Amino acid sequence: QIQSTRRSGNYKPTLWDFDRIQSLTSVYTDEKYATRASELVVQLKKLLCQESNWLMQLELIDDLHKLGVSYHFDNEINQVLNRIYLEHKYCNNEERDLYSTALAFRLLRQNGFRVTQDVFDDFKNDEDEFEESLGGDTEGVLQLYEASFLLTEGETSLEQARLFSENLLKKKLDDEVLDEFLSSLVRHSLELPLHWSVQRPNARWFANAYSKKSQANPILLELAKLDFNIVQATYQQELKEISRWWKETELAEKLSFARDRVVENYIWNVGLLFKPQYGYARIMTTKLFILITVIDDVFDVYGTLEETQLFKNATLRWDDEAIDQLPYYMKICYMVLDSFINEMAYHVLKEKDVLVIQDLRKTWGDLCSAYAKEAEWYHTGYKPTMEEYINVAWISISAHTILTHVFYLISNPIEKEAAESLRNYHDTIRYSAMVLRLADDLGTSPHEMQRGDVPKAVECYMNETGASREEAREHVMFMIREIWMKTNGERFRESPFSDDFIRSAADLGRQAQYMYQHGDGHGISNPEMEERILGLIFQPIV
Ligand SMILES: CC1(C)[C@@H]2CC[C@@]1(C)[C@@H](OP(=O)([O-])OP(=O)([O-])[O-])C2
Ligand SMILES: [Mg+2]
Ligand SMILES: [Mg+2]
Ligand SMILES: [Mg+2]
Ligand SMILES: [Mg+2]
Ligand SMILES: [Mg+2]
Repeated sequence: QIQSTRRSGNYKPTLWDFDRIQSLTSVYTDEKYATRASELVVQLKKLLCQESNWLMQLELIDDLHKLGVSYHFDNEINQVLNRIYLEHKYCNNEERDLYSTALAFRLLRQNGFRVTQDVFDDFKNDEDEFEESLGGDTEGVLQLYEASFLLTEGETSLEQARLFSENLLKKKLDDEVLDEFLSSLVRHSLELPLHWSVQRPNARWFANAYSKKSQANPILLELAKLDFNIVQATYQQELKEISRWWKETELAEKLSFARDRVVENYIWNVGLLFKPQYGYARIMTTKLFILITVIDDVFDVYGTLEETQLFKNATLRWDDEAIDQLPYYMKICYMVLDSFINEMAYHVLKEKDVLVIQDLRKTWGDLCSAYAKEAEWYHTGYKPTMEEYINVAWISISAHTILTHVFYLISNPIEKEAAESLRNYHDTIRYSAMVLRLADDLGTSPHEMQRGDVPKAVECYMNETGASREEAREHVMFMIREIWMKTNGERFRESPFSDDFIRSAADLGRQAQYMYQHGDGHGISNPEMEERILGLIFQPIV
């Protein structure tokens, strides 16, 4: 049936209004802070390279990652890990312990070194099960848990390690009194393991936790706080510019049914493009996220079936005649989108001498075609099978559109082979899209089903198998783990893409798992998300 009355997304107005964003200010733009930070970086580089104890080096590398400052030490970290890998210290020293073995395994694999899961065989009994006696070593079991998320397809020993360590850690939280720092780490990782966590948004949490650690390194703690606050000052300037652009479009007023989520859309890009030097890229990809959010609501909430087909056609043809047929509110969307695409294409042409306008239009045409398919299903009441749904929804989640913009903004030069792989929806894109889609469905589908939307992964699984909602959610989490196994395997295969792009693709999925950890953190604020945003953008670490 064709909807006669218009629906709205019933989304609340933004929590962060224009004036509040424009009033953001920080003392950390002062040069003296950057000077102090670079002094601390020099001191820590010396400490890292001159440390004779390889386990201490690994612990420092892990802390640098957790505190969001490892980007200052990329070369030194690679040198240290390379030496540890070549000298095989982590797997043939007599007093092998689980803690150092698991820590080394994770850090080496994360940096692309092939370490076999067999290093954990020494910790198993004759029945090939992990020794119960390991339960006494909480730190070691926690490291085993973290390491198990690096598994690739077929590595059953690591899957076994995940189950073994997860059960033990949960029991410890219930039965034992752990020291405050350790129990906070255990709780944090049981919610989201390190390998599935975006760096920068989690840095503040780790800085707070780390300050409770006995023998915390004071230089490291000072750098972590200082770097966080300096980068936060940069974020504030970027957000002000985006907020001014959003206000000038007047889309919040003209399309009041849609989500007005400037800050939340920016937070996605803090996770996706966390290096400070990617400022312009963050500004552009946030504008992109804002447009995707609005146009997604046009298709999911407000547009009639007929109108959604018109908008789809306009993004397939990009000619004036197609625009004329659009209703006013869609003309508005189309014109903002068209000028954004031109702004993007002009920047890439100016900076990198490549004309990408066709690529940008194509990915939007693909996205709106997927949107239109879902709208058709919704309006006609068709219930897709899980397979039919996934084939459309891994496109409609907009990962390819997002990563196309990331690619053209951070790649220099733009490699032809990589651009071709991107156009062909390379597996790196598909895996990122699948994690984003499945995490998004877990976080947003309860609200989407209330207002009316196409059945999502959870609902499709329930329709197809008769499973309960809880069983269906479990199955979707299983699907996310499966995708991560494939993503982890990609790390060891030849790739046409740069390390930074591969990382951004994985971080897009990680950011989704972060945004939806406590419900729909994007569309419907929750206390945890609100606190995270205050900590990331509005309040420096003291
Ligand atoms: C950034 C995004 C991932 C993209 C735009 C806002 C999102 C949070 C999501 O919004 P949602 O309505 O949940 O997407 P979908 O479920 O309609 O595909 C789609
Ligand atoms: Mg220790
Ligand atoms: Mg609104
Ligand atoms: Mg939607
Ligand atoms: Mg949608
Ligand atoms: Mg959704």
